[in-house]
Amino acid sequence: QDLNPEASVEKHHYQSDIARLRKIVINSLYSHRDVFLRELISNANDALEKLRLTSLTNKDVWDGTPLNITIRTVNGEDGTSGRLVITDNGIGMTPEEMARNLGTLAKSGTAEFLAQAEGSPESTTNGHLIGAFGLGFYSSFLVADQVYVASVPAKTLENPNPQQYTFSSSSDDNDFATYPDPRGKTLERGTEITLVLKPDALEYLEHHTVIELINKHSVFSSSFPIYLFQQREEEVSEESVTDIPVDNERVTENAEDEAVIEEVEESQTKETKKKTILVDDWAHLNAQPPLWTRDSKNITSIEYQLFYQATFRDFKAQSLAWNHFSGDLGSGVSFRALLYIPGKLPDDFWHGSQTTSTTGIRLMVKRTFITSDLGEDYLPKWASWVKAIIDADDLPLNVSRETLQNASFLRQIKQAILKRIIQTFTKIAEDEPDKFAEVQKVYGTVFKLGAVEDAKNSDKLVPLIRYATNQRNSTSLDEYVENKKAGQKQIFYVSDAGKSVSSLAKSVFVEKLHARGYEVLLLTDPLDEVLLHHLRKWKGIPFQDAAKVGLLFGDEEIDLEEERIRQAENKEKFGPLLNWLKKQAEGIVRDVIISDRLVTSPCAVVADAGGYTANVQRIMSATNKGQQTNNAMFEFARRQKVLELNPRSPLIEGLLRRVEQLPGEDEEVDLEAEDELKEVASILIDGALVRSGFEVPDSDEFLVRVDRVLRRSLGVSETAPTDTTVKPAPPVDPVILDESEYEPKLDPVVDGSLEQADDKPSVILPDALKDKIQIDIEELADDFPIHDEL
Ligand SMILES: Nc1ncnc2c1ncn2[C@@H]1O[C@H](COP(=O)(O)OP(=O)(O)OP(=O)(O)O)[C@@H](O)[C@H]1O
Repeated sequence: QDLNPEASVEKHHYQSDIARLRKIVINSLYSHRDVFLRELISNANDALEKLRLTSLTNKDVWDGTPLNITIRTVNGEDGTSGRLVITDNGIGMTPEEMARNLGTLAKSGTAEFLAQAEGSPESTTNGHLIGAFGLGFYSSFLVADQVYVASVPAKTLENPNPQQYTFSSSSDDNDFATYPDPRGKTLERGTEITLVLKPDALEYLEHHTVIELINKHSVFSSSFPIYLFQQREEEVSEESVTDIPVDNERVTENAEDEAVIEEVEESQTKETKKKTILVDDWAHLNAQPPLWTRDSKNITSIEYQLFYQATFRDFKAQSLAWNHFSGDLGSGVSFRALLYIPGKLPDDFWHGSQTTSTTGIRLMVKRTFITSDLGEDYLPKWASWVKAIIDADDLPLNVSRETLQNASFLRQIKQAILKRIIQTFTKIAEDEPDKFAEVQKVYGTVFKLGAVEDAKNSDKLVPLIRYATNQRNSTSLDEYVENKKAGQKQIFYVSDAGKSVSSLAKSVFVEKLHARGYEVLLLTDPLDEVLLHHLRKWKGIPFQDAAKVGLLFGDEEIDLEEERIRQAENKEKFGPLLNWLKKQAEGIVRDVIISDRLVTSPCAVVADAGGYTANVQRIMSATNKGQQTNNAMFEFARRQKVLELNPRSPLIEGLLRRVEQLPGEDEEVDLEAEDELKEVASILIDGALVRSGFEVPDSDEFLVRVDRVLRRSLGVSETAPTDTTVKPAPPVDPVILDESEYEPKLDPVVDGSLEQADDKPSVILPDALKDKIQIDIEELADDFPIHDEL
C-alpha cells in the first residue's frame, strides 16, 4: 500500500548537523552498510524497553500483550526493487516526536564526531567512529533511497486514541515530511520502519542475509524476540487445504520448528490428491536464552565478545576479560551476573569530574531490564568503567531511583562486582603474565588509584600494581619483599614523576644501593608517591625514599665497631671541610655531613624525613604558584635538606686540602684565592642540587660562575670583557612594502639555483657575469661515477 501522503503534509528542514551526518553516512560508509540493521534493531529494542519501564508507573500504556520486533521483506514486482520493513510494538512516537527525534541531533560529541569524520574519512570507514558514535536511524540511508517511519504512540489518559503518522525522507533531500498515514491505522502501537532499498542493496531481501546479519550483530542486542516473516511451501492433501489458515500467521518458537508432516504410504498417495500451499511463518531469530543465563561451559569466547559489543555498544576494542558468575543476595534471592573488563578506559576517565556515575551496569530482574542508572558514586572511581549485567531472581520492580540507591541488595551487588573485578585481574596476573603486561598498560594506574581511594579493597589491589626497579622491568611489592636481602628493613624507592625509568635508575640516590645489590623501586607515576605515603608499609616493612635521610641498608650491625671508628675518623678528617661548606651552603641546606650512600658521585642533596624531595618540591612549587598561603611552611620544608659528601671522592679530598690551606684567623688573608675556592664550592653545591633533581636557586648566577671557572682553567683573563658591539637596526620606517618585496632575494650563482627553461636545466647568471662565463650543462648517465668535486 502506498505510504506517500495524500494531504496535510508538514514539511521540515533537517537540522544542519543531521544534514552533515547524512552526507557522511551516504558517501563514506558504504563498506560498513550492514550496520543499519543492528542500529534499527537496537532502536526497536530501546522503544520496547521504554514501553515496559513506562508501564511500571503508567498502566495505560501497555496491556501486557507480548512485545516483539518483526522483520518483513517485500519483493518488488519487477524484481529490481524491494522493501525491508522493521516493526516494533514499543513506545511509538507522536508526529512531533518523530520530527524532533529523527530530525535533530541531541547527542553529546556530535560536533567532534562530524569534524573528525569530515576530516578523515578513513577513520570513519574503518569502523571505529561508527562504533564510538552510533549512527542510529541515519544508517538507514546506507541501504535505502527512501525511508518511511510510521508510528503510533502508546495510549495515555490524555491521548486515549493516538493516530498513526508517517515520517518520510529520501536520501537526497534536505527536508523530511510528516503526515497522517494514508493507510489509516495499521499498527496497534509502536513503530514501523520501511526502507525502500537502493537497487544495489537488494541482497537484504534475501532471508539468509538477514538471518546472518542478525546472528552476527544483533542476536544479543535485543532482549525481546525478533521474528522474520517467511513463507514456505507445504504439501497437503486437497481435502485438508481448507483447514490451513493461510493468512492467519502462526508464531513458532524456532526457525527449525518445521511443521511435522507424516510420511504417507505410496499406496495412499495415489488415492489422495496433493496440493502445495504457501504457509506464513514467523521464524524466531534470537531463540537462544540470554547469554548470562546459559552455562558458561557452553559459551565460546567469540560469543562472549559479540555479546559484549552488542550489549554495551563498544566497538572500539575487544573486552580484555570477563567473569560469569552467580550469587545470592540473601533471603533466598539469587542472581546471575556477567562482568566485563573493557579493552580501553572511557576517554574522559582521567579528566572527568570527581564524581563518577556508573552507567555500565545493567540491572535486570528475571531477564527484564530495570535500570542502568545506579546513581553517582555507586562504584568507586577506580571501578566505574566496569560493564556488567546483573540479573536477579526477584527484586521490587517498581522502585524509584531513590529507594533503589538505599536498597541493601545494591550494596551487596556492589561488593560482589568489586570482588569479581579484582578476582578477574588477579587470575590474569597468575595465569597469563604476558596478558597481564597488556592489562598494566590500561589499568596499571587504575590499580594505584583504587589502592588509595578504596580502603576496603586496597590490600587486594596493591598486589596487582607493578613497578620497574633497578634490577627488573616489573615487580609487585610481594615479589620485592620476597627478594629483599638478609637484614633489609626498608623497601627502597626513588620517585620522580615525569622522568623516565632509565634516568631514574642512574640517580645518585640509587648508585650505592644498586652497587651493593639492593633492589630499588623506580617510581615515575605521580600517583606512586601518593600511594606509598598512604600505605607507609607493605607486609610490615616501611617504605624508604632513597633521596631522604634515614636510609638503612640493614647490615649496619655487622662490623658495627669498625664502622663507628671509620665514621669518627672521617668526621675528624673532614671536619674543617664540613664546617667551611656549611657556611657556604647556608640557606640552601640545613647541614653538611659525610655520606654512606654515594659511590661515584662526589656529593648529593638529601631531604630530611620531614623535608621535600625534589619531586615533592616540584609538585609543591607548581601548586603554590601565585599563592602566598603556607609560604613560610613551604620555605621551612624546602630548607630541610642535607648536603652529603662522598669521603672517597678525589674531588672532595682535593677540596679538603684547599680548605685546610686557607689562612687561619691571625694569618694574612688572600682574598682572591678564597673567592676562587668559594666559587668552586658554590658550583659543587649547585651541581649536587642538580644531580639530586633539585633546581639551582639562581641559574644565571650559576652559569656566570661556571664561565669564570672555565676562564680560569683555560688561563684566560677573568675580567677581560667580550666585545659586545653589534650592528644596530636601521631607523623606524612605518611604510608597508609590496608583499613580494618581503621575499628574500637569492643570488642565483651563490645559491646555485637552477631553473628549468624549455625543459632543460640552466643557471641564471647576473647581468654582470653574462658575457664573462659560459656554463654548459650535460646530463650524466645513471652509472656515471660521482666524485665529491663534481
Ligand atoms: N523504533 C523506535 N521507536 C521509538 N522511538 C524511536 C525509534 N527509533 C528511533 N526512535 C527515537 O529517535 C531517536 C533517535 O534515534 P537514533 O537511532 O538516531 O539515535 P539514538 O538511538 O538516540 O542513539 P544511538 O543510535 O546512538 O544509540 C531515539 O533516541 C528515539 O527517541
